[in-house]
Amino acid sequence: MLLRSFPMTFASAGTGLVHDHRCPALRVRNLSRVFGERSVLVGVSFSVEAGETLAVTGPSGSGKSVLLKCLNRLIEPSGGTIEVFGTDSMHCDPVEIRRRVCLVGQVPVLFPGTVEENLAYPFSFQANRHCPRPDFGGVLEAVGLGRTYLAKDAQTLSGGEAQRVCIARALCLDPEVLLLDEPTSALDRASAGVVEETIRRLNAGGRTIVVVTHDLRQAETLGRRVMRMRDGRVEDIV
Ligand SMILES: Nc1ncnc2c1ncn2[C@@H]1O[C@H](COP(=O)(O)OP(=O)(O)OP(=O)(O)O)[C@@H](O)[C@H]1O
Repeated sequence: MLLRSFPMTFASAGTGLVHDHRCPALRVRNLSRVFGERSVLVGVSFSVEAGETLAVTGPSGSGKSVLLKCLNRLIEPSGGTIEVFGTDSMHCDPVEIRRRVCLVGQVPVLFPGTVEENLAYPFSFQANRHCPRPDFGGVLEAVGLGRTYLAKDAQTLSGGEAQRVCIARALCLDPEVLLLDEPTSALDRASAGVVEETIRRLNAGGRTIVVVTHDLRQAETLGRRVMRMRDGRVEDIV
């Protein structure tokens, strides 16, 4: 199983991102995002401890996906701060933040080719060329798929298998935080159960996870804490 390691501190060469294990994995303070006249996130504050799974739930349009995208800077916040293991993410290269805080979307997107080629894809980017390539078979095992999947045609996988390969592809960059946006919403019940089990395994292995879900049962079973959002604000965290 792929385990996260927690060194005291390390700095990624030239990126400004320092990892201080004494700090929460994520510390979000007073985050806001405005689109035009519309405030979509308002004063959002919360922390996620290293190794924790935080589930985020709330009605459609309450800002869950925008929040995840702000966390890895696919969307730039309008205000507030986001710290990743003690470093202000605004002071870092967004590309590096996206590698450290990796987002997996709700619809599995795999490219034509084998599973192994899909896992290798992130390393084709200039920004990731310096990153060590993991044992891809080992990463597949971490998401409950065997090494035999490496040679499979990615287009022939079931929805649940495809979503687990997408999670594996994110894990290949060994992110400090894994963001999952409704990872089972496009899946049938059986496949959803397998993906849920994968998320539990990753969390048991020490991975820090933020998972957005509409499903309150799923939120309560996956998250040590559940954060409920409404109208762009944090309603409560229990
Ligand atoms: N790029 C954008 N430009 C303008 N408005 C946006 C943009 N992205 C999201 N929004 C708006 O922000 C609000 C929150 O969207 P978001 O996708 O975060 O909701 P959500 O809680 O994830 O909803 P759902 O559960 O339906 O996925 C919505 O009203 C949406 O229309």
